[in-house]
Amino acid sequence: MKSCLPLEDSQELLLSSIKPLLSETITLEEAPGRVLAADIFAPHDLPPYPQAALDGFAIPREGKRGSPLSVKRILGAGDLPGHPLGPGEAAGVLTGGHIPPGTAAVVRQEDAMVKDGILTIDKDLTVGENIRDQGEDFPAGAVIARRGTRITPGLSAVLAAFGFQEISVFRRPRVAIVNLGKEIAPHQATPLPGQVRDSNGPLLAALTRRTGGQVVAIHYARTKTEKQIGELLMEADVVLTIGGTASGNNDPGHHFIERVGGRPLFAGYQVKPGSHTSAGILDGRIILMLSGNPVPCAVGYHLLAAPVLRALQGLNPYLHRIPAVATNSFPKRGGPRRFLLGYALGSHQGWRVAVLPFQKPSNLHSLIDYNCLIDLPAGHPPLQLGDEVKIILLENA
Ligand SMILES: Nc1nc2c(c(=O)[nH]1)N[C@H]1C(S)=C(S)[C@@H](COP(=O)(O)OP(=O)(O)OC[C@H]3O[C@@H](n4cnc5c(N)ncnc54)[C@H](O)[C@@H]3O)O[C@H]1N2
Ligand code: MOO
Repeated sequence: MKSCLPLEDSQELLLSSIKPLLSETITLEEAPGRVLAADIFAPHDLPPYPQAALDGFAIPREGKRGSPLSVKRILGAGDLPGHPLGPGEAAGVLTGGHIPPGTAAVVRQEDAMVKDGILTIDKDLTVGENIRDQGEDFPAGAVIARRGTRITPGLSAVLAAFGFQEISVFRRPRVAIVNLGKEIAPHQATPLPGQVRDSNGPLLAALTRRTGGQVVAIHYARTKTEKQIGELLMEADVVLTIGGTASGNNDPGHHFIERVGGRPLFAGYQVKPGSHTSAGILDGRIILMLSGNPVPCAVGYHLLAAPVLRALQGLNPYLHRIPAVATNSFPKRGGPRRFLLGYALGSHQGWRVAVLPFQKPSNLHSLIDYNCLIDLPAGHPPLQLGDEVKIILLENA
């Protein structure tokens, strides 16, 4: 087993142990947030026929400024055009509606005058003006989206426009959360003396769902034996344990991976907070042992668990790491690579980031607003207002 790896090495070790989950078929309503398991191509042209881009009149090639045309029909919403435009004929058309065959352009109603069924145009038009071409949005056969694309609300609108009813997506990773601390009680319970309400369980559950995973259980070592927990883990693709990471042999978490029949992958990584975080594998399931303190628990989730959950869904495991200017300071210096919880805001001057106040591994406070991790290199000096730092923007933040 490897000990105290650099962050990237621990991430690569985890990712080298997994491949995307199998696919399943879901309805369009269930699709946003899921990840395509196959490329999707346009089954036909969109628009499927030439359309008017404006409310106005379809005019033939000979229609010119000042020359009168006879308006023989007005097409309403959903009306089919039927026969082509005859010589000297114009037809009333609506935005997005059919235009009759033989239409050279559409004149908008503000540029036209109709009196006693005779249209006079107030403007010169070029051929094709104000006509949406058939297939201009998507020609038949064009790529709509590739395998491994997260389905956005916008993509689901495109899929709806083509009438896709069933969509092949990667299965959502099933995540089990296991509290190893004997003092930890479910948050719904009134804690007895000595007990602590579980806040990391709900934190990890919410983060898991935001990354696209599903939470199959939150277990408590207080009420279950390791053997029972080991059996329950079989229903999960990923297991996140909480607590018992810090003091080696003395901690309940130290031998957890072996005791449930798993193989350790690494013990500790070169990241603060949460340098005691470790990982193992059990029949292809990743087990991540996160810190009991809330801030390193969250940081460990974003740096290790989220890339695993994204890779299991066929997504790029990593998020954008971008420069930002610090809007406040942080006094600590030195030590291993450090991640701080930050609040980042894009502005016309680029990204700016604030270190969230009350930031200490055991404090919950900075969890409220964070939307990024501030990545300070090993041995960094104290952070000063105006310093440029690298930040990792978190999903949907
Ligand atoms: N002798 C040493 N002690 C500690 C060290 C060390 O190196 N040597 N490291 C400290 C650092 S740094 C951290 S971070 C913590 C890591 O703690 P553990 O991961 O071992 O977690 P626990 O000791 O089980 O719990 C820590 C703290 O968090 C509370 N906790 C645990 N689970 C939950 C939960 N689900 N919801 C809310 N709070 C939870 C627990 O009650 C403790 O207060 O270790 C330091 N100690
Ligand atoms: O892991 Mo502890 O600070 O490193 O919170």
